[in-house]
Amino acid sequence: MPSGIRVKICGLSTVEDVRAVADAGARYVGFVFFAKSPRNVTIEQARELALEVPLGVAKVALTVNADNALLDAITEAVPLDMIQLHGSESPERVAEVKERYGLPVMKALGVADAEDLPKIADYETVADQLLIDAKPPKGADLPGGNGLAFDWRLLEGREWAVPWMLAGGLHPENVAEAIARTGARQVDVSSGVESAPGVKDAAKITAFVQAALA
Ligand SMILES: O=C(O)c1ccccc1N[C@@H]1O[C@H](COP(=O)(O)O)[C@@H](O)[C@H]1O
Repeated sequence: MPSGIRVKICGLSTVEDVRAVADAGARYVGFVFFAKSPRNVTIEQARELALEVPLGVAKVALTVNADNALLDAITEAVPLDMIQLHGSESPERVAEVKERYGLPVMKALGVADAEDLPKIADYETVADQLLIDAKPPKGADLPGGNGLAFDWRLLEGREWAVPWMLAGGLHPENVAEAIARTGARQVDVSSGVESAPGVKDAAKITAFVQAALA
């Protein structure tokens, strides 16, 4: 019986990564456009990778407080299915990006404790999807992709008006528990399926997707 869980693997940088993700049965691939990230790809690299992604797997561009010039360049060159906004973009900026590019937008929001939950509601009416991630530690270079989990009990019994994805510190050994505790129907992972920062591991990708879908 299919579980209905949908998996996103983020931060791909090689054609082998794309094949491993598609073969494993993930439903989304993410390309990171953020210079400080070990997973950063150029627009040309992302275009080449996107052309290798099979039908049925959604291609997501992850950006952090990107301006229109960068988003114009990405969306003109890379065939995409979704834009992930992983910075401090306001609800108004989310609406503007949706309107300007005609693509679904997923807004990432960081959670460390219960005080972080009310602001999620500000995005429910403008974003097509929400990504609930661990809040980065103070002074971190990256707003995500830090391999840190948050207290999943904070999400128990929570519902939002749009589909949402759980992220932050997931890996093959904890993803089943994370799904059970939070009720997430979608999960996203980056560093938990790597052998080194920015280097994806095909065996970990397969193990992650199998554990999520079990
Ligand atoms: O992966 C990155 O390098 C990254 C950079 C900037 C913003 C977000 C990033 N990744 C996203 O962070 C979460 C959690 O990652 P992890 O599994 O804890 O490593 C995930 O949504 C990635 O899409």
